[in-house]
Amino acid sequence: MLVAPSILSADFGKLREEIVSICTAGCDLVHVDVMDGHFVPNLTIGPVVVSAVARAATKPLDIHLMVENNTFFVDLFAPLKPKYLSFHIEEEKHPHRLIQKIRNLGISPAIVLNPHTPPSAIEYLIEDLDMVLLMSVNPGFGGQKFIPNVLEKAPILKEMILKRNAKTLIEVDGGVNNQNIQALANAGVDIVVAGNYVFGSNDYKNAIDSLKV
Ligand SMILES: O=C(CO)[C@H](O)[C@H](O)COP(=O)(O)O
Repeated sequence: MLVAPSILSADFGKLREEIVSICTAGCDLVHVDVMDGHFVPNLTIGPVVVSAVARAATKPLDIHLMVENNTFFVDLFAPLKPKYLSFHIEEEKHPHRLIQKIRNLGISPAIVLNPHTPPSAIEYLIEDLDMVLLMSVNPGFGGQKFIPNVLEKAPILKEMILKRNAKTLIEVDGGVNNQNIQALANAGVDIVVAGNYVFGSNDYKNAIDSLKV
C-alpha cells in the first residue's frame, strides 16, 4: 500500500516543517487538496502556496482538484509538475480531452469519483488514466467518517482495469485509518490518502507505517 498524507490536516502555520516531516517519515506522495468554494463548500490553497509545498517536498505531489473549471486549474497547477493531477468526473463535460491535455503536459492523469458515482462512469476512459481516486467521504473537508461503499466499488473497478489490461492504480481518500486499511487492501486499493489519521497522530512515521499493509 502506498500512503499519501493529505496536507489539508497539516498545521499551515508551520507548513514547510510538516511537509519535511511526512517525507522523512516515509510517505510515498504528498496529497494536495485544491478547493474553489464552488464545486465544494470550502476554499483551500492556490499555486503560490502549492509551489512552496513542492519546494519543501522530497516526494512527488498528488494534486486533487475539487473545482468547477478544471481546464483553468490544470493550466494553473501544471507548471508545478505534480506526479498526479486529478479532476472530478462529475464536473467535466469532456474528460477524454482533458486527460490527453494533462498527459501532454507530462503529468499522470487521474479521475476522481464521488461516493455516489459508479465505476461504470469511467469504463471507457480506464486505459487513458494512470490512477482513479475513489472518494470515501463527500469532498470538501478533512476528518469525516469513512463511507464504506468504496469497499464494494474498488473490486468492481479493479476488475474493469484487469479486463482492459490497464495499469491504472486505485486510490481511496477520506476517513482512512488503521481500522479500515486491511479491508481497503483486500478490496484491491493501491494508494490511500490520509489526513487526520496522520497529522492528528503524535508520531507521523508510526501512523504512515501502520497504513503500509
Ligand atoms: O479530499 C479530501 C477532502 O475533500 C481529503 O483529502 C480527505 O478528506 C482526507 O482527510 P481525512 O483523512 O481526514 O478524511
